Amino acid sequence: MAPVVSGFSKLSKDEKINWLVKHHFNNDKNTIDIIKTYWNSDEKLQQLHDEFTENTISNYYLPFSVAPNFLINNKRFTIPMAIEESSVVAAASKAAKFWQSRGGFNAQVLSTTKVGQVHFTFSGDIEKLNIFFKNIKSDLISSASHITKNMEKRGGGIIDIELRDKSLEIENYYQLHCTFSTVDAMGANFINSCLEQFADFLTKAAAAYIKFSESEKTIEIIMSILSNYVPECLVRASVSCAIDDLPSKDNLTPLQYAQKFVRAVQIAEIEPYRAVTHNKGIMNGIDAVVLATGNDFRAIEAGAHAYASKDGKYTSLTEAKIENNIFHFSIQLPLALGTVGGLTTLHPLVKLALNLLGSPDAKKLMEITAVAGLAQNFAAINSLITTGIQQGHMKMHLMNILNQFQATNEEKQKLVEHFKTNTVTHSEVVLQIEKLRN
Ligand SMILES: CC(C)(COP(=O)([O-])OP(=O)([O-])OC[C@H]1O[C@@H](n2cnc3c(N)ncnc32)[C@H](O)[C@@H]1OP(=O)([O-])[O-])[C@@H](O)C(=O)NCCC(=O)NCCSC(=O)C[C@@](C)(O)CC(=O)[O-]
Ligand SMILES: NC(=O)C1=CN([C@@H]2O[C@H](COP(=O)(O)OP(=O)(O)OC[C@H]3O[C@@H](n4cnc5c(N)ncnc54)[C@H](O)[C@@H]3O)[C@@H](O)[C@H]2O)C=CC1
Repeated sequence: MAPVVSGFSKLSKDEKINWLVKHHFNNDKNTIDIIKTYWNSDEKLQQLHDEFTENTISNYYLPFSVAPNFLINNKRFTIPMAIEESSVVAAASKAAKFWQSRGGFNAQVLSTTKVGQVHFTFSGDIEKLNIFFKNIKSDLISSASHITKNMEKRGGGIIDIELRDKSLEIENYYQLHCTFSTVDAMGANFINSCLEQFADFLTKAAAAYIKFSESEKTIEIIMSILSNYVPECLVRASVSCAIDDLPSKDNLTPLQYAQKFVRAVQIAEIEPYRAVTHNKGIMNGIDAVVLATGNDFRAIEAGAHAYASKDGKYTSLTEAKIENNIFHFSIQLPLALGTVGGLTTLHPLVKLALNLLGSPDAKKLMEITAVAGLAQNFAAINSLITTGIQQGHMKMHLMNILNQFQATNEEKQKLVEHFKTNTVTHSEVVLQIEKLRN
């Protein structure tokens, strides 16, 4: 067991690596080589990456891929995707290609409101607290004017602050429920700065409010933090086409295909076990764009899954229906994305990704990202209701299995050729490698 270490954060990068290798890898030189192999030879670039987080010892690569042929609101995009899982990029590309000849994707942002809350306790007369809040509300808002000044010039800022009584759920618990527009920033730091200012103002104003008793004057701030649940920061994307323009595959007529597709989505609507996997497939596309564009995928994941359960039961983020011989497929979800702030202007590949998308504003990025999620879900369901998921997925995963067995280029070539007409399973690939080698 490694010893407790104090002051680890203060060590240099080399000292941290030496500590790690001494206490966890028995001074294995190969471990140091692996860590250093991933360093960038450009020292300035490496330093930039080192400084993104703390205790950085190396870089962790993810493939940076692109999916072409996305027609979104009549404009063509090649979408950057950073993801480790095989077949996701291929699936997105396949769906993009399919829909680009059927009118493409429509997408629109429905709302962009972000939320933050000051959680506090107050013990005393609720009516007095309400009157106090009404009296101080405009000063509370203007107390943050030094923080909001520039955001207001961009068209954003504080939208509103409400006092919410939660004392039936937790004794003496109240909130300042605050809404914001953060324009092209995800806004976490902006919102948190405003909230901490509100908390400070609230405490001081309460202490000075002459109508409060001594105990009422001591409001206790529990915490001030933005919410990643943003059901009013919504985007919708959709596709539609005549039933006859759908594939006729695996003995399915286009109508049967559409009906089976709609049924698959309905199952995800009513069955949480299926809905979670269905939405995981959607997030394959969304997370990949979120990561490539330097956004916070944890925030997006948390918000999307909370939205999927907003009516009390976890359900599908997409909907499918047939109406008047037209097949409709759509997604609606919250996406609090930024095209400024965070890593967006720091990471060279993120900058490249945003340039590739034509330097979108946050709303445009919300539309593109929602489309990637819809495309991904379309491709997955298309496979699930026809060939099954394994055929296409394992075709893409083949290279990973071959690499696990350190296949040479020649072996890879032979086996890729072999599996063009044979089903890929892990055991079958192993068998074929063994056959080649014996
Ligand atoms: C994998 C495919 C696309 C193969 O599909 P296919 O029909 O065998 O592909 P194809 O070789 O006929 O090529 C058609 C197009 O697909 C794309 N494509 C095809 N191959 C590549 C490639 N190597 N690199 C880049 N793009 C590729 C590309 O757009 C290509 O057009 P082209 O470029 O030739 O003009 C298909 O089977 C598919 O869409 N499968 C779904 C895969 C999927 O959803 N993967 C996610 C991982 S599984 C999971 O995590 C979630 C899940 C599935 O459980 C969610 C759920 O349950 O809902
Ligand atoms: N719970 C959460 O999700 C939390 C997330 N974070 C992190 O915060 C970061 C995002 O915070 P941000 O405040 O967005 O980034 P940020 O702190 O880099 O600020 C972005 C700033 O850019 C400026 N700006 C310039 N042009 C703008 C425009 N057109 N529109 C809007 N602002 C513009 C504004 O001053 C804005 O405040 C992410 O890295 C995220 O991971 C931090 C705390 C909590």
